[in-house]
Amino acid sequence: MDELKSPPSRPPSRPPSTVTVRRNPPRRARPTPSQAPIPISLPPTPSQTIPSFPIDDILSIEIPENNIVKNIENENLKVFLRIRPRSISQPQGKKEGVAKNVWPQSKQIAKSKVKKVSEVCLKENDEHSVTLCPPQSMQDQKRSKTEVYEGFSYVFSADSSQDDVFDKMVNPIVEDFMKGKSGMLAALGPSGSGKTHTIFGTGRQPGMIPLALHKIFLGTNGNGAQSPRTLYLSMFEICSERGRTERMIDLFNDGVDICLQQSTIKGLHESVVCDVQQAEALIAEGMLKRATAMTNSNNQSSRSQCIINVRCETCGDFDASSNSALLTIVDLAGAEREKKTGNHKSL
Ligand SMILES: Nc1ncnc2c1ncn2[C@@H]1O[C@H](COP(=O)(O)OP(=O)(O)OP(=O)(O)O)[C@@H](O)[C@H]1O
Repeated sequence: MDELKSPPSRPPSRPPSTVTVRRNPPRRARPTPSQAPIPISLPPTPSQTIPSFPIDDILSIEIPENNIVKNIENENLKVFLRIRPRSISQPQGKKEGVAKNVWPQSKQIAKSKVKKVSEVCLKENDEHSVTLCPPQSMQDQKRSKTEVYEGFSYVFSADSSQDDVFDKMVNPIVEDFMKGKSGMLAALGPSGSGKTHTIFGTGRQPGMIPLALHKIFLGTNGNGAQSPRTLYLSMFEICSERGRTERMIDLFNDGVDICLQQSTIKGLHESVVCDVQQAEALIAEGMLKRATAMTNSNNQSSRSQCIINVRCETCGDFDASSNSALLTIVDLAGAEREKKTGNHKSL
């Protein structure tokens, strides 16, 4: 350490022997990229030129794009964005579904509702970022500004199919689950943004749950080399109603109340499932109980999270730490849950 101490006679303008590039995080010192050795021992005489700070060298360091992509692949928590199509084709005889507006409404905006303009406000920049532009009617308002959101693990465009979303987002989780690694998928977003559509889907466009179940059962039965596995299914709902305490309801056990004790759900019923059809039938039944629970609560200002767990138990080929893995899928739905029962035609 003594060697690094500056002698008292050293002029204050002397360049440092290392350059610290501050990033947040990580923070670490990098050696200066300059090839020319920086004199350390001799103080500069008036005839010597003091080497300039190598700011251009530092700024010209290119971080290979592969590194960025690699980091995204290795992230434990991934955030995907799916853009909902603007116009949604409905079965014959039905009007196009109008999603509830979640933005705060001033009188001026409310007026603009009279003349409906179909405008795209969310634009995809690339696979990892989007630009959100305020609609024209809001553009002269002070607080409206165009913003870029970046850093998504992947952005699914409005024309992406359920299969595209499954392949990129859910398939890796299911594959890990089949190897014994637990995983979770949670759908978040404003009301009407397509969470339930993505998670459950329709008869023609099955969602992440039916697609995951197919993959899991194909993996379980299709490969004779695997050791025997038992799959368990459970399903519950967390209801939050304004002015009331949160309730947890077991959707496989006649909607009885369950509770959380030290991060374990007490009393949750698990059913052994042997094939996709059985699993889908159980979930469809659970969805009906969810709808009934909602109607009984008779409170339109409530929210509900539906949680589906698939647990896989094996006799040996998972890693040594555990012989059980859990796949959790969460759909955080809005108030009008009873209207949703028609959505789950695939189940
Ligand atoms: N990618 C999509 N392709 C086709 N239809 C879609 C898509 N996303 C959403 N929809 C349709 O948009 C409507 C609203 O979607 P959905 O019910 O899934 O929203 P949500 O986010 O679950 O809403 P809430 O929070 O109120 O439960 C539905 O009619 C659904 O079928």
